[in-house]
Amino acid sequence: MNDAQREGVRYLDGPCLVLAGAGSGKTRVITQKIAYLVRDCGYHARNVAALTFTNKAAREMDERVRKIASKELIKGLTISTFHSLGVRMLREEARKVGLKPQFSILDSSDAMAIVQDLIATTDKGRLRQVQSTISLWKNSLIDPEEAEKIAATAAEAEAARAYRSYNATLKAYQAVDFDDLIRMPTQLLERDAEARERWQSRLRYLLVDEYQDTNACQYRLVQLLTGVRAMFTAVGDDDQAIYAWRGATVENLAKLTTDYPSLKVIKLEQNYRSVQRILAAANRVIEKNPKLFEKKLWSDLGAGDPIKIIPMENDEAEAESVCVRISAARFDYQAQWKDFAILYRSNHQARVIEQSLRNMKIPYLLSGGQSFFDKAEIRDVLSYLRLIANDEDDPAFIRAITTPKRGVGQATLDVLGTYAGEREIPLLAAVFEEGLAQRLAPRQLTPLREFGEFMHRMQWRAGRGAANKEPPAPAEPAGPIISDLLSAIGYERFLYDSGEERTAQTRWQNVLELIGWLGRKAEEDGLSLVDLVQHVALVTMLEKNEEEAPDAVRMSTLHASKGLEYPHVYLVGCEEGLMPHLGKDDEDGDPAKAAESLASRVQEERRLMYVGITRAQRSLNVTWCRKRRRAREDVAREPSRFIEEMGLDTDKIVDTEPTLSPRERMARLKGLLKKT
Ligand SMILES: Nc1ncnc2c1ncn2[C@@H]1O[C@H](COP(=O)(O)OP(=O)(O)OP(=O)(O)O)[C@@H](O)[C@H]1O
Ligand SMILES: [Mg+2]
Repeated sequence: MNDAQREGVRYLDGPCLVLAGAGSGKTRVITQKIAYLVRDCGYHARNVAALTFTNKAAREMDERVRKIASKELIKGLTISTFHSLGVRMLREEARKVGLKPQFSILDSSDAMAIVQDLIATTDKGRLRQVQSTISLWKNSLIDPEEAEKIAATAAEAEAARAYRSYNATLKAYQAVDFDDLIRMPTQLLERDAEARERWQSRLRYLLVDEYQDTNACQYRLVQLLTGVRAMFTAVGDDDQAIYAWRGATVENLAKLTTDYPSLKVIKLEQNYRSVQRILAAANRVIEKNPKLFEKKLWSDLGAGDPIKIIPMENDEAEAESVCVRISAARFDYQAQWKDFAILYRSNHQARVIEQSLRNMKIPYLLSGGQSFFDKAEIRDVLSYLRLIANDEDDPAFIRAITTPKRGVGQATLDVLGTYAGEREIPLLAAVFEEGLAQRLAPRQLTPLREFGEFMHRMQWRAGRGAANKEPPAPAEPAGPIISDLLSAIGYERFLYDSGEERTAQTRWQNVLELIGWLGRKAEEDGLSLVDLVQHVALVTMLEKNEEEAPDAVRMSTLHASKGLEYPHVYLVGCEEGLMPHLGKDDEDGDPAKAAESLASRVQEERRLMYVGITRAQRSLNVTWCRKRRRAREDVAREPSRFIEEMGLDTDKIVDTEPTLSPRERMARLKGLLKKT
């Protein structure tokens, strides 16, 4: 460690902020400081917590700490995301915030389904808008009453009304959404001195990575957790703030200096990650943004290879070219697959690249994208299976009973949710209660009961007995139950009714793939449907954890790559409209406001570009396409303004190599395969 880093690690006289550019060893200060606290300063690991933003970053930090501190020393240490700390706090404090300890957590698509029922529209864009407005309010600790007061436009007024019912609905379902995981503990600590003191004495030292991306709520939570003692270290880089769209605010860095007059600010200037050419390009790009804090960065890792700027004909050529180049570079640099990363702005860019990687049999690992188990159709089908296995899975009940629609409206679900909440029973059980029947009209009750009976029949076939029925017969094999279930609910027809034919086809294929996989699994391992569901939950979890680190090319969105580093980086799709991706202009008509919002969006995209460039250690390749397919048309594209901003006068290599013909490509590939 250099002197500045050491100072950051050793400083314990009060709050400390390490403010420095990419790759300067900020995260390293955190991991070293954890070791220092538990090894040299007598802190109990259970009194120390380090917070980051993604599971991946948390895991990475955990690995780094394990390398420098012994197992016994770090027993009980908390290294987690803000969200998982929130879950832990809520589980322990559930009763104080009016929840059962086994409350469920809705992910954003479950939450979207609720919003959809509250707002009478099929306009997906509008629904997303409402959902994100509610989310921004939650993250700024604005409650529905206040939101109604401050709503300035008709759209915001609509969102504010939806916000109130949305919260009521969640409460009725004994469920929370992602934002609640941080908002509710924060509000609890705010009003409950006993809980506040308990948590403060439990977490005696707090470390926060990527501080520039905290939102108002997270800022407040850290403040409440650390109290007047203010024993914390935050590290961050205002130039890497890329979550403004989710309510994060860089001002939190400046706010720290005013909220804590005794704040110790430490700056780091040496970059240990990237060769000079890469660092210089990154610095030149970020210079174009207004500065919040003065920062310098230098590297003594040598000039390194020239950065390559590679124009391509279209996105397919781009994908192929990147794959061919990676194969060649793997040989040239004597590198492994896992030393390469392909980074892109939007998830939809991944598909073509995945196709090429598969064609060329290059192993790859996709992160930050939508996994198979997150696809809507898979989640639909799994919601039925989850409910077969577990009566109490209320979010699964809600998803299943509303997909496909079977004439159960929001009003009915509200009554059901409230009734089940009062009686403290699961929704599925509530359906059959006389007390519920008295609150509903027969036309509301009938579809509920039909659904309940249908689910009970399925449970019965799966070997589960219902309370009021005879003991279950032996379980039928899972395969036929699932097929019968899908035809009974008309799921294939539902897919074709709700989307265009091609998408429906792909989605139905995905469902068939799932059934096939489940069927094989059931047969091979002799699993019942109930076992299977648990198995799937485990697989889903494992997939989300990506525990193993196989030798494979990394594919990631720029956002998900934050904090990570790779020897060789391919930054693809660097075109105007994609990178920067500027979205639609504001529609409120005020030109001055529109210009201001455009400027701030460009700045946020520039920071994202800076994040992308600074992931690279040894080599950087930037590609853009002259044409890109959108919907069914080829659209002409211009190179990203950021390419010019990188200012690559001397090392600018405009690669003129034409797209290879298939025959040339095969010849070249064969040559490469021979070499490796
Ligand atoms: N003093 C040091 N000596 C040698 N290597 C170092 C030193 N400090 C950090 N490094 C290495 O430099 C790289 C970047 O460090 P780190 O990830 O901590 O930077 P960071 O400031 O957190 O970057 P980012 O802003 O991208 O999150 C890592 O590989 C780390 O191991
Ligand atoms: Mg870091």
